Amino acid sequence: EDVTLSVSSSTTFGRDESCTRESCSRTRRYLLYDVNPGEGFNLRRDVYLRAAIFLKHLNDRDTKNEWTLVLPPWGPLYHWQRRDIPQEGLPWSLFFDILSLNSYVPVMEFDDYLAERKLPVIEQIFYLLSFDFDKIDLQSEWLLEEANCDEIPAFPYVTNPQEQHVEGWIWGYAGISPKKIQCYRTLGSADSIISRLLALTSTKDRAVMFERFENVLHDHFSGKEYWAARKSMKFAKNLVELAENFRKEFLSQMETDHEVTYSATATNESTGGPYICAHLRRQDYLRARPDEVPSMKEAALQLRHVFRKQSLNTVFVATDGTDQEIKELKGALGPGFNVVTYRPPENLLQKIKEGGAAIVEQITCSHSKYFIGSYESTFSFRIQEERELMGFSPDTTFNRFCKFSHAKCQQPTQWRVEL
Ligand SMILES: C[C@@H]1O[C@H](OP(=O)(O)OP(=O)(O)OC[C@H]2O[C@@H](n3cnc4c(=O)[nH]c(N)nc43)[C@H](O)[C@@H]2O)[C@@H](O)[C@H](O)[C@@H]1O
Repeated sequence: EDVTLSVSSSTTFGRDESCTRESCSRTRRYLLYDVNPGEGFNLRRDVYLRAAIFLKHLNDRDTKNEWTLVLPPWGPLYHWQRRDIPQEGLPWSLFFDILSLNSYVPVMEFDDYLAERKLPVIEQIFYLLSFDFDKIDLQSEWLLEEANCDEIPAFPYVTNPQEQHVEGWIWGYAGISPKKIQCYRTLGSADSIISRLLALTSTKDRAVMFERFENVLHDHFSGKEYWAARKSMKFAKNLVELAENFRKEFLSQMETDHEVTYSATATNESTGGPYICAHLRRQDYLRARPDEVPSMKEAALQLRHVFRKQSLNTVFVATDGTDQEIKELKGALGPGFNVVTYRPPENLLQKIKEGGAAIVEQITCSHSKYFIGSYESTFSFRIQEERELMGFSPDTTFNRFCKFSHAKCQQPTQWRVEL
């Protein structure tokens, strides 16, 4: 196996074929990560940004190594409930524009990583845990403490002492044997925690994986760096096209909607298509946020108010709710209002998967004249970010549904774009 970066890989984008004198002498290393299995797609997108921003700065200052971020295959995810659609070990290219991700930081798919390494190997895994907040000084900027993996309830890895490797689920791939695993309790940003753990490795540990990366915080949340990384997280072109055709066919775009471009600066001038988008998060949210999720009747009342204010009568509903819930919403809104949902034909759904269909809904919401989302849902947050990047006025973006029985109903924080 080549230890130095003498030949650049054909599977990694954004890298010159001939390396510079400096990068030739740097060891090619790989940073892998994963997230708590129960977490949803849009929370995972946020964790990606934490890893990408960290890795970019790591490459800027690490003179010995050149790091590539290996993208964790998607699925199975708790929220993708169609068992008849293969939704395990999916590549990022199904959902995102890989070239665009690579314009910010070097990334590669896990399959490409395996092809490049030739051996199915990960030299070191760090399993990250949070601290028990009652037992620590929360004023500390960062905290790191080694933990005994054997004492972690339901720990998903087993070390096989004879074979000297670790056994566990690696995105459903067979035959991958990590060599070593260590557990750490952490509190702090990616830079303060991951840099310190990487310092414990040697350049022979070419691939270092961080399990439960959601336990480290952002180095730069909502600053210039955050938005630069966020901007590179473009959706796959075919999904953008599907959403465009859907809007043309069912939501009659206005002329001004064509001005909406992803690269626009924050001008507050985008107007969007002539419809409201409502993100109504249901299912596990009804249990997880019982004081914040409105009934369909309550949602309808709030929508009627928005219709009046915006002089509109069409709502696109993005939801993980049931057909029965949509029916209830329509009934509660009464005649005179159009309720549009995105339900792709079966053969298309098999191709783009539930994740792709949800993205088409998100894109449709980012192009609406007015958006109203669900309390603290990362699905809604990602739409709000997209609208910020597209230059919508914040009043049309940072809105949420309320539950009337709950007295306190604060509107979302306005995380404004900084470019
Ligand atoms: C209760 C918590 O909620 C957190 O979810 P939250 O931030 O809303 O958002 P996500 O992390 O994206 O997870 C919710 C998932 O539910 C589906 N989903 C939600 N809303 C819609 C929608 O409008 N249309 C479609 N097609 N699908 C939707 C979709 O698979 C999405 O990724 C989770 O990350 C946590 O794991 C936990 O479940």
